[in-house]
Amino acid sequence: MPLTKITFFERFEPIILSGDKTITIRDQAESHYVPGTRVAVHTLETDRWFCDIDIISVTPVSFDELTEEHARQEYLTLDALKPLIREIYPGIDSLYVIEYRLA
Ligand SMILES: CC(=O)Nc1ccn([C@@H]2O[C@H](CO)[C@@H](O)[C@H]2O)c(=O)n1
Repeated sequence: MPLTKITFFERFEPIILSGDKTITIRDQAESHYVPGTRVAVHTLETDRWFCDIDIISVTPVSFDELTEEHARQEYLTLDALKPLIREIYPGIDSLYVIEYRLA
């Protein structure tokens, strides 16, 4: 069976491959990833595969509940993470923390 796929902005490839970025925060449309399964990671821009990840957990979080701990796991500061989420998901409060490890 082919692997499920997830895409990331290409600029995050180095910190995903180094293991520094261990979560991604997505909206409901991308909350379907299943803990314990393997997912192929591609760039959003060119759909280039660059690694596989194993999904650890998928946890609902509201925008207002985002903490420095989430930011640390994103390898960002909270002051950088919040505007980034607002830019990617304008007006969306209902989010999901997808925790993963490199396969
Ligand atoms: C379709 C698609 O690829 N979308 C996204 C969505 C999010 N992200 C990253 O997840 C974290 C929280 O949102 C931040 O690090 C984002 O930059 C990403 O890389 N790509």
